[in-house]
Amino acid sequence: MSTPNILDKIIAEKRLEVAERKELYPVRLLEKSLYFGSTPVSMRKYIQRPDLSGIIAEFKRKSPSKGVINAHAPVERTTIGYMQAGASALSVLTDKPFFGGANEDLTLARRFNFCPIIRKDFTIDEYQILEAKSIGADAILLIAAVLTPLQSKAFADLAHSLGLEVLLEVHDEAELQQNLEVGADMIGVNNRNLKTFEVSIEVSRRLAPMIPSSVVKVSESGISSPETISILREVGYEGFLMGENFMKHSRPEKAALEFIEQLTARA
Ligand SMILES: O=C(O)c1ccccc1NCC(=O)[C@H](O)[C@H](O)COP(=O)(O)O
Repeated sequence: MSTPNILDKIIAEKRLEVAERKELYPVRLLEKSLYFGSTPVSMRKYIQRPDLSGIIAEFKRKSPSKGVINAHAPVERTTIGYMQAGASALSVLTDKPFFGGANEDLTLARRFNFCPIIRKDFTIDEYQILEAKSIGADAILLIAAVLTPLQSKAFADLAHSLGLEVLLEVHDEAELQQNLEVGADMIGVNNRNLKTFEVSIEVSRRLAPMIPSSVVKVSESGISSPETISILREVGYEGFLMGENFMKHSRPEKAALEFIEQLTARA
């Protein structure tokens, strides 16, 4: 038997968490949430807006690869600052054990921001999609490495029926090819190898030509310079998911502003 990798560990924990949450907050309660009936904002459209940067700025306190990144940045100031800096969308980690997040972080971000927000979590159950809607998300993440293509398709259909968009994350050619029929609004290529935590932008470059032009391309993880974004744009990426590069600063929103100003100056 092979040693469990970090995704196996996260998913094992997630199964317990989802079972617990279903007991605590059954679907009939989720459906009563203020946000359940609201119309989501299209992340896909915001990423393509020419007046914005394409950056999906992430709020994450810690991660399996880096440990604690920023335990003190407040959600409100950080996310408002990200949006004011010109981020196209926000990504909020809601997983607690591995990323230090919470559903309440997303709801707080929702209260103060009108731009699209993706709920960054490990979706393994339809319940979590209803939950994402109930906490104010506009989009969800589906990770090809932890779902079968059939599951991804069923989850994407459910998300769409609620008006949510789907970012489907892949790590290699096989995951991409197997999931082309899922109907994702955006495909995210994760530059981080989740077994070794090594990050290489080459993964995004390699997979770019295989992503259909009808799908918005997003490059995820390990992006830390405007030069890298220029390289990724040349091969067709429009969205750039960035977390640690901002969150490692005591004022992540200031780091985002500086970064986006440099990026704009290059264009
Ligand atoms: O970030 C990790 O260590 C990690 C480990 C295992 C599963 C997922 C992980 N990260 C989630 C993400 O997708 C990143 O937070 C996101 O792409 C931003 O990456 P970065 O800019 O490198 O913080």
